[in-house]
Amino acid sequence: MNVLIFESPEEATKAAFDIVIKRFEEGLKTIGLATGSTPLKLYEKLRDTNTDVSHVTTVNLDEYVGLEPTNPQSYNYYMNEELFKYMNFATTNVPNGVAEDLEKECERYEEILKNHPVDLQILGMGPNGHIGFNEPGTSFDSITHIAELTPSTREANKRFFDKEEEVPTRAITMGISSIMNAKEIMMLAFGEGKAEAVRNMIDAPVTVDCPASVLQNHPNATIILDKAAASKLQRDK
Ligand SMILES: O=P(O)(O)OC[C@H]1O[C@](O)(CO)[C@@H](O)[C@@H]1O
Repeated sequence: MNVLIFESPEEATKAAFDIVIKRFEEGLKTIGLATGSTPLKLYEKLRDTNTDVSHVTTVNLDEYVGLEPTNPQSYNYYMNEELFKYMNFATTNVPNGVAEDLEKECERYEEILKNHPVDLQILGMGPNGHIGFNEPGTSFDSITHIAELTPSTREANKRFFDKEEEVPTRAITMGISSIMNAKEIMMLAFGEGKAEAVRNMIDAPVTVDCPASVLQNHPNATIILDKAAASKLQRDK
């Protein structure tokens, strides 16, 4: 694991941006994308570049079950508004959370991943160490599946909804094994609220209790942190 620590989320985002642009220039074919608040500034910088990505396919990590792509809280909507409508990607893929047959949708998505191996996967993490919507306890062998969201994740994500009851209870998510198939992984975590999970990801044994700790087993993972997220790491003391 390559751990990079920056003074601020802005500096950390700049470092992440530089890596993504470099990979685009090197001819990356497929990029894995995350949602949530963490990569927002990265997407803002990317969409301002006019970079030609007509050779690039995107695959997103996850989508809430039950939210139409037109629902502003859906990750389909988020991706369209934050990135896709500004950039000329060849193809964009986000799971369909309103598919009639959700199991078939998971199989369809896993097939897309098979046909488009991810060159660079951007990841964020939940305060409980989840990646995608793979909550603590999820098998490291998991592929795309329907995940039940934990009360703590629904609590953490309720800030995006009007009422807590509106936060979906399930999501379609790439599994941990699907995520680990990426040739390169870039994890971003900012703020004190992530510090505990960051410590468990980097300085503790690999365990399903902290899904992000699996990144210790990845041959090419870079963790990009601001000082606050890194504040509980051994090396920072
Ligand atoms: O960046 P945030 O808003 O803290 O979200 C954390 C993570 O949780 C998720 O929303 C769940 O998939 C991820 O997409 C995201 O990386």
